[in-house]
Amino acid sequence: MSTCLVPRLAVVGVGLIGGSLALALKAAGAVGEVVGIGRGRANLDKALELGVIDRATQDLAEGVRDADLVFLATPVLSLTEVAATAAAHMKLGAILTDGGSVKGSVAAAIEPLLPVGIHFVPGHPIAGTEKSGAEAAFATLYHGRRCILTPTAHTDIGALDLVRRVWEIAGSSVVLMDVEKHDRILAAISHLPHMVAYSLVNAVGSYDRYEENILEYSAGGFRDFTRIASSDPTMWRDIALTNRDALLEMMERCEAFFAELKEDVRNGEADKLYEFFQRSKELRDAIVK
Ligand SMILES: NC(=O)c1ccc[n+]([C@@H]2O[C@H](COP(=O)([O-])OP(=O)(O)OC[C@H]3O[C@@H](n4cnc5c(N)ncnc54)[C@H](O)[C@@H]3O)[C@@H](O)[C@H]2O)c1
Ligand SMILES: O=C(O)C(=O)CC1(C(=O)O)C=CC(O)C=C1
Repeated sequence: MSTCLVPRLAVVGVGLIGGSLALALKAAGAVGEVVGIGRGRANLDKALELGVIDRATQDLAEGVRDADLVFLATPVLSLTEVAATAAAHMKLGAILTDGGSVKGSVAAAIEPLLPVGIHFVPGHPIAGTEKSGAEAAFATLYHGRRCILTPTAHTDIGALDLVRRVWEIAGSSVVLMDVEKHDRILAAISHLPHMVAYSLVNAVGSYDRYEENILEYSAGGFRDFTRIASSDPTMWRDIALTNRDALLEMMERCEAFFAELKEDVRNGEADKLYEFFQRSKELRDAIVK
């Protein structure tokens, strides 16, 4: 009999997030077998070849049947349907968790669908890159990062404890938070920056005064700032649709600051511009040392 924390892990969506958790748990010896479940055969074959998973199937029901822990790592809008099918075929006492970037809509939709005896722990690792698919996964993605778990009044304490230990073994520090706070904070520190980066690339990339592509001239400033605009469009479409209110609030806040900046540029307000840039530098320097 296996003594590892998770004898059988099923990962639904073997991409950056699901694949990296599998690799982290394998590296720590915390998992027995990892079953990868996905829609595309090519990505599953790549995951097998890279040792991210031990077994692959495109049949969700079959893949989750014997799992002790099922980790859902598909785009946010697919999570409810995937959770409903998975939960209907999981064994009694098994734990379902997810890594979706928006929590309010997910937890509210999934909890009522769960059969008795299946425990759900909503989660979100605050770590990632702009890359997707099994090839993008790596074992140290979660090292030194936070993972937010958003238990509800119905969350089983034992299941919460196991999912907490899973993320700690993967290298993260776990923070518990209510879903509303989670979605507002993420709208500010993650979803807004992606919207700004996507807008910036579109604004500059569609500038056609010259016949050549001016993006080719871009150096560190543009490229560092817009790395995240290379992220997966499906993932970000789903986030924008499911965290709409919190995201709109932050987009309006950003517009107000941009409007102030525009006025100060227009009016040649040297002192105000200096203060604006200085305040921003101090705020950022305090988190990135
Ligand atoms: N990328 C990040 O930086 C990041 C960080 C934290 C959380 N997340 C969240 O994690 C989840 C996965 O993101 P990712 O970056 O790993 O994406 P990814 O594209 O690398 O992997 C997702 C995988 O799920 C598969 N898939 C999509 N729909 C499916 C379905 N219905 N059934 C089975 N498989 C399906 C895709 O084919 C893909 O292989 C998303 O909910 C995302 O919001 C992403
Ligand atoms: O580093 C990146 O590329 C990311 O976009 C990761 C990032 C973010 O920091 O905004 C993106 C989405 C998440 O749900 C969590 C983390």
